[in-house]
Amino acid sequence: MAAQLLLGKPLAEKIKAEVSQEVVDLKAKGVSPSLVAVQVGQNDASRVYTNAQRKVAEATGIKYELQELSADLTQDQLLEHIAGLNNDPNVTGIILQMPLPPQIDPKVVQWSIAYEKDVEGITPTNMGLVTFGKPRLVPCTALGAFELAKSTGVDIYGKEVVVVGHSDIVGKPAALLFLNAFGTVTISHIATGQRGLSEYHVRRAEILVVAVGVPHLIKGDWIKEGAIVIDIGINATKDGKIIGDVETEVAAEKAAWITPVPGGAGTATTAILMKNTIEAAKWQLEKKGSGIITG
Ligand SMILES: NC(=O)C1=CN([C@@H]2O[C@H](COP(=O)(O)OP(=O)(O)OC[C@H]3O[C@@H](n4cnc5c(N)ncnc54)[C@H](OP(=O)(O)O)[C@@H]3O)[C@@H](O)[C@H]2O)C=CC1
Ligand SMILES: Nc1nc(=O)c2c([nH]1)NC[C@@H]1CN(c3ccc(C(=O)N[C@@H](CCC(=O)O)C(=O)O)cc3)C=[N+]21
Repeated sequence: MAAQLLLGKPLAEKIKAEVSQEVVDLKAKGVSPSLVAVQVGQNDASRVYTNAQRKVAEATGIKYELQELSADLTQDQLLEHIAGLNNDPNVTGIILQMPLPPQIDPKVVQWSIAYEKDVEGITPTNMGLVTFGKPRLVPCTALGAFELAKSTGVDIYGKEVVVVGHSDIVGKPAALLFLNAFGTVTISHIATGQRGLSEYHVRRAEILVVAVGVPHLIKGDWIKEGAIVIDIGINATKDGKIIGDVETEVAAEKAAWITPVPGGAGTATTAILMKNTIEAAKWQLEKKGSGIITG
């Protein structure tokens, strides 16, 4: 295997050490950072994430609560629940776990989260700040992909960056982060795939980020020699393993750097969620003074 493995753990450990110190500093100012995860119904991938959240929150000193609500909850009931968390001064961070049951429109509820408690950066205010290059609370997985790429030491300026997948939570914000760093960004998505053009774009990528959720969608021999490959996909196989969206073993023969699944992007995501929980608590502290959005 020619590629070096781009592991999530070193980045996660560095972030966790910083977060632990920030928790101590905030507590000295009378602020106790706390994260509430809201889970509506059950979901396996979400459980993997909430288990990881509890572990990392406890390790860094952040207060953590998982609130499990019934799958037959109405949208109005969920909105009321979120409003209660928005108004609770003891809650400094809110994450609404996905997916939601079909009777609930995710955007309506996500956008009802107070932007200064929006630790996933999915409200229009926080996504707007990312768009305008003044990020404050940034979608965790997208930021993880960006930080992992940066951690290789490769300069993003002018590089051909291809993002496969355009979801609001991963693909779109990842593309914006690389654009803000002056990457030449192409976003490839379902329509690109339907025209059979995914391979064409992937072959040009010096930095490739894939967030689709289709096991081994990206063939190993499409990878450009020396590329950085960041595989976000989490796909469960029949025999209970987790695999990514990229044919990792074949891709590793050409890439310079490649994230493993598991052990890559997912590990970074949870640490960044805690970093955002600290950032949110700080923002609330600042807002007490001015009420102005500071990017
Ligand atoms: N490691 C981590 O921390 C995280 C991992 N994930 C994983 O990442 C994957 C993607 O998640 P997420 O972005 O939330 O998923 P979504 O399902 O929201 O988005 C997938 C995207 O891929 C696009 N797409 C579908 N098929 C193709 C194709 N053949 N070619 C190109 N694009 C295609 C979709 O387009 P369209 O919608 O228009 O059809 C959509 O934009 C999943 O496996 C998920 O489990 C997610 C979050 C965190
Ligand atoms: N609002 C919302 N935001 C999300 O970001 C979100 C969500 N809902 N629902 C579920 C999916 C899934 N997801 C994962 C995050 C981390 C790991 C993770 O830590 N994975 C480890 C493996 C952990 C293990 O194997 O136990 C790794 O890939 O190395 C996995 C999956 C975030 N998601």
